[in-house]
This record gives sequence, structure tokens and C-alpha cells, in this order.
Amino acid sequence: MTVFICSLFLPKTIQFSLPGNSRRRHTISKRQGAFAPAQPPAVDVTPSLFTRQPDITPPHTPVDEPTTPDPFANEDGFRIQFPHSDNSPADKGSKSWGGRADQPKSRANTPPPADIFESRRTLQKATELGRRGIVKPRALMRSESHDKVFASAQWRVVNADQGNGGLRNAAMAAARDGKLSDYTWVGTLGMPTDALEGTQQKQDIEDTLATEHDMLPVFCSDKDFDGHYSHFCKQMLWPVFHYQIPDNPKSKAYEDHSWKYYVNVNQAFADKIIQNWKHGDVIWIHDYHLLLVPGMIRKKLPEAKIGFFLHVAFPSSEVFRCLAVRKELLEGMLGANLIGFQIQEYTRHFLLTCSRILTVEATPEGLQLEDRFVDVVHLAIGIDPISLNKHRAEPEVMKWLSVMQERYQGKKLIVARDKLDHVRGVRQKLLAYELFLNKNPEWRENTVLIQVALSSGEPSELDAAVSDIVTRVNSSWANLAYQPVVYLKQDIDYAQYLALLSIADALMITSQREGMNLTSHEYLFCQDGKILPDKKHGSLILSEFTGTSSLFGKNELSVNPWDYRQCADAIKQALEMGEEEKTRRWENLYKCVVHQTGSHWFTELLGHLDRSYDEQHKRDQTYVPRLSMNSVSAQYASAQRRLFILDYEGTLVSWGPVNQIIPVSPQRTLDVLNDLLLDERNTVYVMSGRRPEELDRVFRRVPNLGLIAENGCFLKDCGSDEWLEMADASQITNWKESVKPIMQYYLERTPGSQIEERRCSLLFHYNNAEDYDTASRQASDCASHVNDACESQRVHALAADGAILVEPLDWTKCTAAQCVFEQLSKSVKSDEAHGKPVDFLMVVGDGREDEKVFKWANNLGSQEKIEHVVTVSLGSRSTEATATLTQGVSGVLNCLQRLASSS
Ligand SMILES: O=P(O)(O)OC[C@H]1O[C@H](O[C@H]2O[C@H](CO)[C@@H](O)[C@H](O)[C@H]2O)[C@H](O)[C@@H](O)[C@@H]1O
Repeated sequence: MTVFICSLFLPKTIQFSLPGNSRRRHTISKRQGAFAPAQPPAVDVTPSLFTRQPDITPPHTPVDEPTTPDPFANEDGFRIQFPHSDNSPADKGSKSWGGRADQPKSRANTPPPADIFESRRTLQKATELGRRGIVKPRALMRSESHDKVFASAQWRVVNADQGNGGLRNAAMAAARDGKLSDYTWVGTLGMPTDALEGTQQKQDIEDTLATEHDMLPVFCSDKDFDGHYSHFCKQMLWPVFHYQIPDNPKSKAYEDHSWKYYVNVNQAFADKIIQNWKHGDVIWIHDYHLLLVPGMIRKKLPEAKIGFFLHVAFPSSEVFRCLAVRKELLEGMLGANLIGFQIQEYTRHFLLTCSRILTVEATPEGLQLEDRFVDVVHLAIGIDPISLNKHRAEPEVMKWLSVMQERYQGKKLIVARDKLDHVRGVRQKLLAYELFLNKNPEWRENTVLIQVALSSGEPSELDAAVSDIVTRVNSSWANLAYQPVVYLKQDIDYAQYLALLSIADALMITSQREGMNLTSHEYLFCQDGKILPDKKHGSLILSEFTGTSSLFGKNELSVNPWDYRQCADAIKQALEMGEEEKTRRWENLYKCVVHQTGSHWFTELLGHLDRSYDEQHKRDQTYVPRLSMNSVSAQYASAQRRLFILDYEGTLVSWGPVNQIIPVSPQRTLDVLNDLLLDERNTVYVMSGRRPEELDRVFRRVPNLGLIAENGCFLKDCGSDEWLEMADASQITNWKESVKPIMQYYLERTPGSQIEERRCSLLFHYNNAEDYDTASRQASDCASHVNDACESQRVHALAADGAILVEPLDWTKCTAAQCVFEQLSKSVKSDEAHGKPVDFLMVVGDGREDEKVFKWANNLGSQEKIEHVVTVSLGSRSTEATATLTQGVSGVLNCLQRLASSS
């Protein structure tokens, strides 16, 4: 059994050795996947906390590689500072795609990024102001000769600097802990690959990754990848999932065309997995880049065990519904057996979003689809303390620690490492820090904020804004010996990262939204004082809008990043906090971090997927036997008091158009019911969504029949002329007043639609609409709108055939059936001499509403409250019923007729 771990980026990529590349001369051993550096390193220019930085920007156009051979390069990888280590910060931050000098350039020829004009304006402004720092990296040029160079270049497999470090660390930890044995990673190489198309090299790379690294590379065209990642993911999904709705024309420009690239890349993943899947394998798909993959696989492999985990936040339904392709995205996710989120808030948003947008039934455990159940859970990812502990004791970390101790002696250090995009709130943090210094002169010369900012790709207004603030703070309060902000607009290596976390007095995270934030976990771990006994239990200032914050129980200094005053006060509080309070807070936080590890997260979710799959499969595969006429006849014959609860449309008569009055009285049905009722031991109820008067008309020639109308809101007992209104009339009137104007709004915009008012429900019919597709979209919006607006009124909107049905939650066919049974039981008690308790209950139905009645009836049987319980479902849907009948309405009528005749 193989576990396929599918994420956009593989943990490995390919590094090419190019002729004439003076920066890195290598001999290659492809078997070992290793280059040998020909020259010893001349100067160490690895980005560092001490490289003199101009206040505004890096000194040169950023490139992803150091300009000399990396002194830390080792046989297994490059830019990994610990030999034989695959570790890196859990929240890594992905580099821009296709920008590396030792990888092919992209052939994507999509339009320039939407904000390029904005960037140009920003550049112009910056030039006017005399800045040169936000220079856009030169466009990457490729040519035929460029491709040829790569096609014949030597290459090796190296660790990727893109991707989700938290996921990778968790998988490695689970494997190390013996919880994950056979696994294969599926993902892209995170580099342009058009240049390799049709070459032997591409095949060799694929083979090497498969055989030596257990990795299946997914190849897609540069154009597809660029459209998928740089456009649809980064400009649509990333902002929306983090509550930033791209509502300006420049973003909309990408809406239509980039969607198809998103689909293409997702399809390439699905195809790769489908080709390699074998029975028993587990498919685990990760994150917002691959939302469609579960659905695409499910179509081809209905039996597959598929899990999906979303690492980023899932927004409120109000935000999610702004996405034009909201339905497609949700339906894609619902191809999984289990969907996982980091925290409960995201789970709640997702369930509500599905119930509103797809009008599917949500329960606390998951979603009931027409033919399957999908489990939905939350379980937050964690870090790997074991490897962190090992690596922070490396000499390289010690070296950086001593350098920093000397450099920042007597200063309080607030540290941070974030991606520089709006979502991560770096600007807010700097403004809060500025306010803190302005308000607290006593701290001005004693505090340093070290902000490491990872590039998010394109230069933007944000770069300029952040640089402005850094300049302002430094020019206000710096002197020859002191600089209040150290701003590094590039990543630091892992050793410096660990040193930074260990020496800090506070870590400050001000994300506007974030799925989790594992940097804060790594910080807390490094603050145990084992490496630096005199620096420990530092404070954590953490945005309340991170997933991590919801786990930490306010032991952190929780802040709202938009509230600068509160953030500034939190900095002061962090720096002035007494040892006792710091220790108490840290101990509680530390417990959380070391209990909830990445390895635990990984194995728990895989275990959960197994359980969900087995359970769902049992339900789907449970062979629901055909109704045995012999056995039901025997039970019927032995019973003294029989109760039948029979669904009407789809069960006793074929379905008619829901918005039409039932045209004819179905004679055969009436005859069968009358025959059953000839035996006075029989009590028969017919249940329906129809109105009381309709049922009266249909069944006027069946005296003594009990009726349940409007799905349980009305009940008419056997032999009675009176309808009992089960539902609370005033509650119904209230919600109808809210729902009617909403329906009216959609009616006016959907030619050919109709509203039908029943006593306790409202229907929006669109079956006869002029443009069915548009009408069905309108209907679904109408349902979401009703569900949103009337949430507190105990009412819900559901999709019915060609209609949206709005009905109360508190009165159902099941509550009516319960009432019927209770009444019968009471009448037995009051007439003990003659009354007999019900000893035979038969429920027959075909719809989802009937399932609740089956469940209730089966419970009565299993609790031995009724001796014989027979629940029968028509059709092939998964069911709670204990028997099925496949011959439809005529099968039901034949069965009832045989029972009636045997009396
Ligand atoms: O930038 P991308 O390549 O699109 O990837 C998105 C981010 O993925 C990872 O972060 C997410 O997962 C983390 C672990 O579950 C979680 O802590 C974080 O809140 C999520 O956003 C990755 O660590 C980031 O660098 C990527 O930007």
C-alpha cells in the first residue's frame, strides 16, 4: 500500500550545471546525484543578518543563488546548511517561479501580470524620490539556444527551496517515527520544463526521481503552470482565502483565462495519480493549489481512498461566494473521503459554505451528498521538535548566536520572518513598532526589530510602503551605534534562522489572516533556554487572525494587527513582562507545541482517513438485501397491531411535476390502501410534501387513512376529518415574511420561474424557466441567500427537483411519524383490555426525507420497542433502510397487495 502525498511542489528539484557558469563549476555524478565544487569558496556572501544593508532595499537585483559556491553545499543538496539534512523553516515561503539561473526559463507567454502598470507607476514614483531599490528584476529571456543548453546540460537532484516546509517536515518525522513506510511524493519540480520537452533528459529525470527518491514529477507546460500558480492561485485564491477580495478591474482581467490553467494543472496531477494508483493505495492531496484534484480522481477511480488537507485559511461563506468558480472548487474538494482543515473555524466555514452554495446537507461530522458522505475534520499541523532540537545545536547556529550576542549586546530583540505580501501584515507590524518607539522614549535606544522579509514575487506598492516606514523609523531614531530596524529583504539561511529564534526577546506575527503560523511554534521551542540559558521564555506577540492563535488559549499576547495602538502596547508588555509571567505563559505555550507535533498530525489524519473510508464504504457497500416477501409476510401474519408509514410520490405513485396539482387519483394505489385497511389490525399513514388539501382530494376515497402533509407540518389521524397543525404557525409566518421578498427578488430576475406557497413551506420553481442554466444558478443563489438571511429562524432552503424548497427544520416526516407512534402507544395504555401495542412497523420511501424515518424506525426495532420493523428504500441510493425494492412503485404496490391479501 502506497501513500501518495500530493502537493504542488516536490521537496526536490533539478539543478543544472551550465557550461561557462563561472559561479558554480561542478563535475557531475548522476548516479549519486552530486556535483563536486571545483573551486573552494572565495567569499561567503550567504545572505546574513550582518551583511550591510542599505535601509531600503537589497544592494543588487535579487537572485536566488549566492554569487559564489555555497560554503554549506553538500552532496545531497544545495543551500542546506546542515549536511544530510532536509530541514528548513516550517513556514518556508515560496520563491518566484522560473527565476533561477541554474534552471530553464519559462516559455509561458501570458500577458504581463495585472499589476505591472501599477508597478511601473510605483517605480516611477520611487525614481522621483531618488530610490533605486524596487527595481524590477530583468525579464528572463529565453531562446532556442537557451533551451539547447539545458537540454544537454548535466543535472542533479537537489532540495527544493519552494513548497510547504511544514508538510515536508511532518512527513519526514512520521517516516522517522515508523508511522509511514511506503510513500511517494507527487508534485511539480517548481521550475519551467518546456525546455526539456522531448529530451532524453526529461525521461532520465523522471526515472531518477521515481527510483531513487520515490517521487513522481508532474509535468505541465510553462504556460499552464504560470497561469495556474502566478495568476489563479496567487491573484485569486490566495487573497480570497485570506479575506482579500480582488475587486478591482486588473484582477478581474485574470478571472476567466487563468481558471483554465488551474484546471489543466489540476488535471495533470489527477492523471499522474490515476496512472500510478493501485487498489489499497492512499491519496492525500494538499492545499489550495489542488482543490479540483479529489473530484477529478473520484470520477475515474470511484473506489479510491482520498484525503484532502487545506493548509491555508478557509474564509467565511460570504467571502468564498465571491469566487466565480465557487461551485466547481467545492465540488472538486468533495471528491475526497475526508477533508481536513487546520482549525474548527475553517471547518465551520466550509460546512456552511457547502450547505449554502451547493445546498447539501451539513452535519457536524461532514456533508451528506446525494450518493456519499464526506467526513470533515480539523486538526492543526505542528512542527518536528526532534529534528529542530538536533539542528539548533549545530556549530553553525552557535557561531551565529555568538556573533549576534556580541552585536546586539544590551538590546532587546524583536524578531520576525514573513513573506512580504499584504496578507502577512508586515506593514502593520512596522507601523505598530514605530508607534511603540514614538510612545516609549525609554525604549528607543534599547530595542531592535529584526524583520526578515521574503520576496513574494513581483515588486509592489507594498515594498515601497514598507521601505518608507523602515527609512522613517531609522532616520528618526538611529545613531552611529544604533539602528532600530534591521530590515532584510531576502531570506536567511537555516542556521541564522534558528539563531535568530533562540536569541530573540519577542517574536512578532501580525498576519491579517493565516492558516496556522509555524514560525511561532519553532520560536517557542527555541526559547527553552537549553542553548542560551540567559535568554529564555521570550514573549510571543501573535495576530488573533492566525490558526495558531486559536490553539494557544491567550497565553500569547494576542493582537489585532489593524489596531496599531494595541500592537504597540503589546510590544511594551512583551519587553517589560516579569520573569514569572513570561515563564508561566511560555510553559503553557510550549506544552501545546510539543504535544501537537507534525508527526502526530500526519499519522492522526491518515488514521482518520482510514476510518472514514471504512465507515463510508461499509455504508455504501453494505449490501442492503432485497425485501424478502416470504419473511415480511410471515412477520405480518404473526403481528396483532401493524403500522404502515408510506411515502407518497416516488413510492405509491410515480413522481409528477412538483408545481402541478396532482392530475388524477391513482386508482391502483387507492385500491391497495383500501385493501390493507380492510384488516382492522392495520393502521396506515401516507406521508408527503404536498399540502393537506391536495392529499385530502387524492385520498378522499380511502376512509380511515392517516395523512402526513407538508413533510410533517400537518397530521390527520386515521378516521379523523381534522388536520392537526404540528408546526408553530407564528414561527412559520415570521420566516415566510423574511423569505418571500428574497424569492420575489429572484423571481423577477428569472423569467419563467414561479413561487408556490404552501402552508408551512415556500417553493421557488425553475423547471419551466426560459434559460434553465441561468435559472438554476439563480435558484442556488436564492437558496444561499435564504440560508444566510434566515439562519436564526430554524428554516432551511434545499434543492429539490427543479425547485428550491424552503421549510422549517423542527417539523419533519420523522417528527410526525414519532407523534403517530406515541399516540398509538398511548391509546394502548388507555384501553389495556382491548388495545394491543404495535408489533409490526413497515416504512417505505424513496427520498432523503424518508431516511430519517427509516433511522427512527430501525432504532425502535433495535431497542426492542417493536418486534418487527421493516424499512424499505426504493432505488439504488445509499440508505439507512434494511431492505430495498428495485421494481419501483409497482413493486411497492405488489408487495402491499400481497400482504393485504394474506390477511
Ligand atoms: O506560497 P505558496 O507556494 O502558494 O504556498 C502557500 C504557503 O504554504 C505554506 O503555508 C501554509 O501551510 C503552513 C503549514 O500548514 C501554515 O502554517 C501556513 O499558515 C499556511 O499558509 C508555506 O509554509 C508558506 O510559505 C506558503 O506561502
